[in-house]
Amino acid sequence: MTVAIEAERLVKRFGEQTVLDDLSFTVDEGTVLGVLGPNGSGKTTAVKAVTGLYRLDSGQARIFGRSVVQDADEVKQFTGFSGQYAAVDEDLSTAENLVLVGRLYGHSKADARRRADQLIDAFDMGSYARKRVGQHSGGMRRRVDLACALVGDPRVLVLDEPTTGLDPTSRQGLWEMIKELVAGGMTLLLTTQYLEEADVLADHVLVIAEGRQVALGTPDELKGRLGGDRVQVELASPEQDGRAAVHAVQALLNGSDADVTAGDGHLTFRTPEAARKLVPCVNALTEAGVAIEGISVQQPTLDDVFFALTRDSGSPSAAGVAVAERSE
Ligand SMILES: Nc1ncnc2c1ncn2[C@@H]1O[C@H](COP(=O)(O)OP(=O)(O)OP(=O)(O)O)[C@@H](O)[C@H]1O
Repeated sequence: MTVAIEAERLVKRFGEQTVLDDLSFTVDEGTVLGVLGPNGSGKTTAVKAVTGLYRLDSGQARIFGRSVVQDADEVKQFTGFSGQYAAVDEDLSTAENLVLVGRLYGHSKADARRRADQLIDAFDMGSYARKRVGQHSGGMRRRVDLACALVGDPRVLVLDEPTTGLDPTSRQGLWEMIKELVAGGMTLLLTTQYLEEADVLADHVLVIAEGRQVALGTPDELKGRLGGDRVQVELASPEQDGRAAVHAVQALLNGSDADVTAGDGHLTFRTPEAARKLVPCVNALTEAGVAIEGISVQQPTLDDVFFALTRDSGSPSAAGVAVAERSE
């Protein structure tokens, strides 16, 4: 498989602060890498460095084998970038913004107009084509911004928090557009605060903290490392039964190291193949004289993974999850 984006040992400092600390990753052509991390962990800096928008202190980034610094002009021809804040001109209409970007790419007026019309159609923005972007909603502005990033018909798209601030419907709409682009062969690197977004869109997820890699894997691989599904038992009399319930479940799970906790009227624990253990669990609790109100099983989410990995950000090993090597 062809490597589309290659970030090799990126180091970026702002003054005394090291924001990217030997960060490396690759994105294969036609795949999606989602970058997750707490606020200030270096996500935006990483994607800007990879598109050549920031000069690095050391390390290098290449897109389709071309250096984003030495071959910047060439790289711009096949890379689209959409930043966190919609970079469209509010005083221009949707169509005018798109034509302007086309002209910046060196397209003739006629070609720029043709491309603008294509994108307006593809993004279903016909009724907004002649309206000033300043009058658009946040969601529509994001669409225009994404369309602007596609004017040059890029093979690689880099999106920094593409749906931040959008309502769930607009977010879904944008996800559908992004999925279509990826289905068409686009390579995508995106940062996001929404873990569901990474789950829906990304083939691989890179979790960073303090500019360093904490984990890398498919969403399922990362979830799989949490140690199974989360079982929550609602206790009928929590004050009375909490301790007995914890002991009963620990005995059932065959080990005092099982992370069984009781509180707020609930008993929770994580275990592989949880569904199979529900009946034995109810029996063990009943035998221990613990009355229960209900029981539920939740599969791990990327949110769970994120909290586990970044609980002690900057000290990945303390999070108890090994750094994954991506399997090709
Ligand atoms: N131009 C700059 N000058 C100085 N410091 C900067 C600059 N840009 C970013 N930083 C600092 O670098 C760190 C990482 O910032 P960055 O925007 O990359 O993080 P992020 O993970 O994208 O955060 P968020 O999730 O809040 O968008 C932060 O501490 C930030 O203050």
